[in-house]
Amino acid sequence: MSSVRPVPPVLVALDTADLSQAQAWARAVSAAGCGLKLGLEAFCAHGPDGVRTVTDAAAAAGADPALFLDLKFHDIPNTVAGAVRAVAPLAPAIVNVHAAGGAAMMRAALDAAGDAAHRLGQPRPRVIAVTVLTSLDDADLAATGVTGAAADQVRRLAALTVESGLDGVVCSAHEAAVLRADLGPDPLLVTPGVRPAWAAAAGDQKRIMTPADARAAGASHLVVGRPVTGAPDPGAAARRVLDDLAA
Ligand SMILES: O=C(O)c1cc(=O)[nH]c(=O)n1[C@@H]1O[C@H](COP(=O)(O)O)[C@@H](O)[C@H]1O
Repeated sequence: MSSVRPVPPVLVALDTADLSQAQAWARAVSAAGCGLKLGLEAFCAHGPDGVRTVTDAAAAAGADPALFLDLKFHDIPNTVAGAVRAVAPLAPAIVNVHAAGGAAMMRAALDAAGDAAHRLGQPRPRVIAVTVLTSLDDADLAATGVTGAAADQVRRLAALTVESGLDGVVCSAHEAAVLRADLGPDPLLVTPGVRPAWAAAAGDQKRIMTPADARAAGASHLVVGRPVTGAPDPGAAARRVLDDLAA
């Protein structure tokens, strides 16, 4: 089987090391129609079994949410390929790497995802690459030795990602319009740093945008975390993000 799983337009970041908290969020937001994103915090605390516990909780509540396993692999190609093979049994709909790892690393991740999915008889995870983290602005990037605008670095890394055959990129919604123009309609543009107008705080995000504006700019999928998980009723907040998109 070489197909890919459909992914709903909003993925909620379940950033916690508390498994019962992650399970409760997963049940609430998947019932609302959102996908789940599990990342380094949950994975480092509980590993693959922890991921299964969270997706199983949503499944037991009657949902079959797509999983974005956000581990942002960044290492030599052989190591990243092995990591992608190692997480394949979790059947993620999306996995990600850092585009700064280079073309050979990205191709190795994609090949490993395809081989593992074929071996397991399941859909291939989409492999996408983080361009420039949404917590970085031009000055932060300059301090790492990358001079010029963050948007220019995003465009370079996004072009390299698509040339390497990957399914799309993670970027700020601020770069979505220019990347759509650069890359055409097909690549996924997954945008974290989304803050609904009703959300209280940007937190550590610097390049933010509302859900409707991100979608209008060309984002295919939005990642939203604390505005939903920090709300008194995360299920209602997830529905509100979906409503904002539809409006
Ligand atoms: O790959 C990601 O998902 C990601 C990339 C990026 O550039 N910025 C970013 O915030 N993220 C993730 O998106 C989520 C954003 O969460 P909130 O800031 O709480 O909405 C977190 O889980 C981050 O790890």
